[in-house]
Amino acid sequence: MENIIDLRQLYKAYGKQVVLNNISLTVKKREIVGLIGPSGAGKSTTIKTMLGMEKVDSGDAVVLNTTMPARKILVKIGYMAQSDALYEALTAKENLEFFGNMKGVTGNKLAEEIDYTANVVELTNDLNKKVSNYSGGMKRRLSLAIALLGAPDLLVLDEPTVGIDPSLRRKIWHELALIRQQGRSVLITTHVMDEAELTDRVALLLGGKIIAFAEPKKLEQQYGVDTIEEVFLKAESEEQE
Ligand SMILES: Nc1ncnc2c1ncn2[C@@H]1O[C@H](COP(=O)(O)OP(=O)(O)OP(=O)(O)O)[C@@H](O)[C@H]1O
Repeated sequence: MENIIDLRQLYKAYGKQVVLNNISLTVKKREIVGLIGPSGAGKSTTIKTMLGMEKVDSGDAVVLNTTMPARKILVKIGYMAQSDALYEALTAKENLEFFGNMKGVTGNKLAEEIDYTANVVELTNDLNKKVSNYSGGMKRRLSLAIALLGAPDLLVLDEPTVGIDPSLRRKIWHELALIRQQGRSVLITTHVMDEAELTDRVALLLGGKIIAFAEPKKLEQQYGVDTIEEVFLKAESEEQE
């Protein structure tokens, strides 16, 4: 099957600290891949390298058949960063219009998409508020709505569900499943281990290394446990032996 993301042996160090230790990872068409690991494991750095925002010392990141960095590919990716890049002085709706236009979505199509994505993240009734009056969680939700605009073939979401209530988190995962059904792909990072169970394949990242990468159920079988959290703990202790 076609690789939408193909990371090959990414290696990066800051001084003596190796942050990416030969990371290889693929995301195929119609697939949700999770990247999980503790704080500082290298999740954001992997994503930023993949998007051409950070340089690696060696290795290649190929996204949508193009070696990164490549600016022209970025418009085809729905990226949600860990920190929100929003215009605080504008309303949520104005933010959505601005970023929608940047992705080439205009007119009625844009209005429709704003309705749809605002509904997914439950911001329909707050669209006309200024972002400076939004809570942290609302900003996360708005950032996610922006990433969804333009129905990109690839979504790259860095901790999209932080600060989001369980019921809305479910709704968001439901939306991701729909996106997969449409033949699109998602790479998502999370701290939340039970979200990992909802992915097609999950990569466990520890200290800049992928210590396991497979279907969640397969990993659980392989390690003889019932949850990804337990897989992680076992893989982590094996790694330290
Ligand atoms: N510009 C930088 N200079 C030096 N070290 C850095 C820099 N950026 C990241 N690091 C280090 O690289 C490591 C990986 O960071 P990264 O942000 O990728 O982790 P993460 O898995 O995304 O963590 P979190 O879940 O907390 O966001 C950390 O130890 C961090 O301190």
